[in-house]
Amino acid sequence: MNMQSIKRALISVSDKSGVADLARTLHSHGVELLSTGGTAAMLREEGLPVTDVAEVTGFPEIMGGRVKTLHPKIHGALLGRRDQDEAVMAEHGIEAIDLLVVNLYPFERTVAKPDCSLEEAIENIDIGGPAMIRAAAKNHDRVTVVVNPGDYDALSRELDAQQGTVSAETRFRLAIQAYGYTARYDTAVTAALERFEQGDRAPVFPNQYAASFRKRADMRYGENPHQAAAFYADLRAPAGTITTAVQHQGKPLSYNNVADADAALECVKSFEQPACVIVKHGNPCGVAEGQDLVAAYDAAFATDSTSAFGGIIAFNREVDGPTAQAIVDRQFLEVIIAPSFQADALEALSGKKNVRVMACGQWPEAPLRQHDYRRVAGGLLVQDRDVDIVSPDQLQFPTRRQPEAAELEKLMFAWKVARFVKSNAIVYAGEGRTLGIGAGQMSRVDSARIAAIKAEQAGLSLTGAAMASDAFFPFRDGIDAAAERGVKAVIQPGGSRRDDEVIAAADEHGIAMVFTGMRHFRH
Ligand SMILES: NC(=O)c1ncn([C@@H]2O[C@H](COP(=O)(O)O)[C@@H](O)[C@H]2O)c1NC=O
Repeated sequence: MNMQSIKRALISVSDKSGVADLARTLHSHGVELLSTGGTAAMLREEGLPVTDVAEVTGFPEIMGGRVKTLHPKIHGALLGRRDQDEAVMAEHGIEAIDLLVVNLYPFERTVAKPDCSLEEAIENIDIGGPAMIRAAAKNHDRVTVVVNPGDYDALSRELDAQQGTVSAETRFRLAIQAYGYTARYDTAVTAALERFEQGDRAPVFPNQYAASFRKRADMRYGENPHQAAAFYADLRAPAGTITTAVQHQGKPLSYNNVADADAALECVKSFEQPACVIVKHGNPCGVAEGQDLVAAYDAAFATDSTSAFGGIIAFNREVDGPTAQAIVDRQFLEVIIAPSFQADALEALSGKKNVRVMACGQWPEAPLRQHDYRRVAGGLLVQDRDVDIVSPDQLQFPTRRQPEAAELEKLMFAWKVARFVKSNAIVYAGEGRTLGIGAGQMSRVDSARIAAIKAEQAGLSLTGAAMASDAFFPFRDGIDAAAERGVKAVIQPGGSRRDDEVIAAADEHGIAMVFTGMRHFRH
């Protein structure tokens, strides 16, 4: 194994956390420490002996830090091949640097400030840091490069265990990480500068789309066993998501578990009262609000108890013991996800040791505005997430009969659920609960028919129910069929060429119809 002894290290970091401990380890192995202005001052305060880079280069830091390390005495020291460049290094008084510890100006944090000017953004583009990182990573056969404070401990342990040397494997792994780091940095710079160029228009779709995600886990397989898969996290994944959720127990999450738990959790966030969403194959099969979570779960389960088998269950409140017990007593489930779990809930669930119990923490009130991606052969579709939901004052009431207050509540409930049902989506709802859900059919009438069959199978009456449709009714037949089933109120986007015909049908049946002006296709 090609071990590299560390004799001289250059440390230049903006995020100074943990670096003093690493420097102490290096010092204990007799490593000479070189450093730039602020980092050197901090290390001296920690009582460590440091040589200023300016002393090595014979050149002061100038232009307010724009030029500090950009010098052949530094870059030659990082790039020099010990076995073939020794003569030229000696000729120019270049002494090799074996370890580079750098992290860059906090560009992303700077541009995230709402009042950040272009000038401020530009001053925060690190030039010397990336140049050194790339040089050291290129020469990883001789040089170790560390860009992530999370790697300091492991490096210290390796130095301690191997008498101040670093293995070829570690150097190669760190070099790969280093190139990823500078690539992400430049991606962030590109995106921010494009934003300045385009003004405040959102969303921003850069000319070159280079997203960065960090691997959370390799998975046993993907959607099917013959597909390999891994789960990646946004670099700044927020709390209250499947990505940042902590697993209390159970088997590792599968690819389909993650997708379904995400659908269930994002749906349950739509509700203010205690609520439960049960998802199967990406679609809610039962959704309900209740006085408490047990009541919500009971009603959600009762919508379609057959489909709930092996389902993914999400709650919008801390899960208590009685709720967990009710689930355990009644059904087989794959995943349960909620902001948190009381101790007796965890106790109740521990009897089903394969069930994945995911605590996601509390989510922020504001919806998560991100890009959604979908691969197509040879390309990528990018769009805003569908997070907007119509507010009651944006509704239009085109029919003679207006919905009563209780009907309007049922309509809004059904509408919130329809946003998470694959198109064509039809949702029948009663008071704070689904009665039947029809998902993913190629024709809207078929979705309505399936939703009605589901309600019938569950013994739930549609008399007086509300119906939501994720997109407009192109013909009156959907309304006629709904009336036959006893539906009294309908919510849909409106906007069909035949809206007049559809409104006339609703009027004939005494149905109160509401237009949202907003569609929620989900494919
Ligand atoms: N200009 C240079 O030659 C240069 N060399 C290193 N830096 C950066 O300066 C920062 C550390 O500065 P200080 O040690 O003064 O706090 C690091 O983030 C490092 O990436 C530089 N700054 C920006 O380009």
